[in-house]
Amino acid sequence: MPYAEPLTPEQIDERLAALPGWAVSEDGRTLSRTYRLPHVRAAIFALHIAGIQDELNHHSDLTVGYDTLNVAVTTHAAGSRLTTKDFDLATRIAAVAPGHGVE
Ligand SMILES: C[C@H](O)[C@H](O)[C@H]1CNC2=NC(N)=NC(=O)C2=N1
Repeated sequence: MPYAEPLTPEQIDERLAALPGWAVSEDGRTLSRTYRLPHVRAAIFALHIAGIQDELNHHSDLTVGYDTLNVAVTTHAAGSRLTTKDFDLATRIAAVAPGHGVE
């Protein structure tokens, strides 16, 4: 069983529709979202996400800005394509975002 199979464009569209605010890059390889929140809250949110990522063993690039947190994820083991693991991680992040005061 491979780590995860790349999703088709139709599958990507279907999963993205369930993730308001998230976007897929032009090349179809990266799923991302930028949250706007005060600096320290952004860093706290990043720490929470890091724990989820270790639990799922699937890791995004987290960028803490002055008043933003950017989450960008792809599945490296699938040739940096999008797989269900990317969308499963985004779904978990979206579920805990309200607790950090962001949608
Ligand atoms: C060995 C370990 O399971 C792999 O390196 C995991 C870790 N986290 C990962 N994260 C992401 N985004 N893609 C991967 O292919 C991946 N692989």
